[in-house]
Amino acid sequence: MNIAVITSGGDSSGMNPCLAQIVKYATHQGHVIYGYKRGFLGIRDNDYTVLRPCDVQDWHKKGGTELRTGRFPELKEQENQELLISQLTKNNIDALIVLGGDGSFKGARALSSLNPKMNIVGVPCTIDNNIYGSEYTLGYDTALNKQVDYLDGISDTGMALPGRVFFVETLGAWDGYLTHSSVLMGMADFSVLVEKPMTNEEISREIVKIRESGDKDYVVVMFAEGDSQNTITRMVDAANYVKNTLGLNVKCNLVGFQQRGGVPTATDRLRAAGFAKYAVDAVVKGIQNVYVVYADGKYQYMDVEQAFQRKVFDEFEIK
Ligand SMILES: Nc1ncnc2c1ncn2[C@@H]1O[C@H](COP(=O)(O)OP(=O)(O)O)[C@@H](O)[C@H]1O
Ligand SMILES: O=P(O)(O)OC[C@H]1O[C@](O)(COP(=O)(O)O)[C@@H](O)[C@@H]1O
Repeated sequence: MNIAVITSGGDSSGMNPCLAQIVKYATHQGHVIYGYKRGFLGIRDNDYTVLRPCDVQDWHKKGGTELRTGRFPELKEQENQELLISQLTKNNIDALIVLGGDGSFKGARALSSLNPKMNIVGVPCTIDNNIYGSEYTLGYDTALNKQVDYLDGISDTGMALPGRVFFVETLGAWDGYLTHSSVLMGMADFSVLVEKPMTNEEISREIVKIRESGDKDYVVVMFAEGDSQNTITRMVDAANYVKNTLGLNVKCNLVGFQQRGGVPTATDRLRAAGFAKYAVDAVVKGIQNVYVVYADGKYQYMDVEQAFQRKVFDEFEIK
């Protein structure tokens, strides 16, 4: 089989290890992997390279994506979908594996509904861990570990010079998985989430309660990014309120975009291998219109239509 692969939408650590495993696993079965660059844009421009195991031999330890990613909003138009199908057909591509988030899966669904013979399979890749039906998305653990390092540093200075309040905003868009994990792990006191908003007054009251409990010499409050166009402002607004009303020393911190890259952790590499195997197996066996999920300790297939539901957030048990 000729199998195309793309990385699309937001990049995440874990994409490269997954690409490497797809190439190795499929090539050893006699298939050929076409790596298209910059997501769907590379298919439009017929910009690809045939990937052999020797080309990907050190990709397991690389963040970002060697294929680059891309956004092509015009793929919503049928004319562009037809163009992509014709580009793939010209190269005798039998199947396409899409590494990305739910947006990329919408693109995959659009292409496979135009050409049902082209088997298209999704692999959930996003640091936000917010793909419906999957307890894990590639990149989440690497991003989480960056957050752990970041908060451990804050804890050191918090202990050394008591009395301060630290506000920390993470990536994660509208979903609280990254942000709230720090509370579950005991590294932060509470979080302000899109799923669980708090007024500035409520935030102040909570801080007073923690300080009066005597349990902590410093307070850490996590902020979910929310709408990435208006990031930071929510946290700074709350910080100004707390400073003005309580007279406390509040320090604002942004984990920022370094959280999205970096060397993939062991967990991301391990899951990448599982997702890769199941994605290749699906296209080889002709299992249509699915994405691979990790749930209840095993890899499974879900109908791609399911992917567009919102994953339910449970503040006590993140998975
Ligand atoms: N409704 C849609 N129809 C067709 N293609 C889509 C659709 N939504 C998203 N895409 C394609 O998927 C790409 C990536 O989507 P995006 O939401 O940016 O990232 P992610 O896959 O990380 O969620 C878009 O740039 C576009 O090419
Ligand atoms: O780089 P962009 O396009 O501004 O995207 C920012 C968003 O990407 C993410 O890092 C991951 O988003 P996706 O993987 O779902 O695309 C979010 O945490 C963040 O809000």
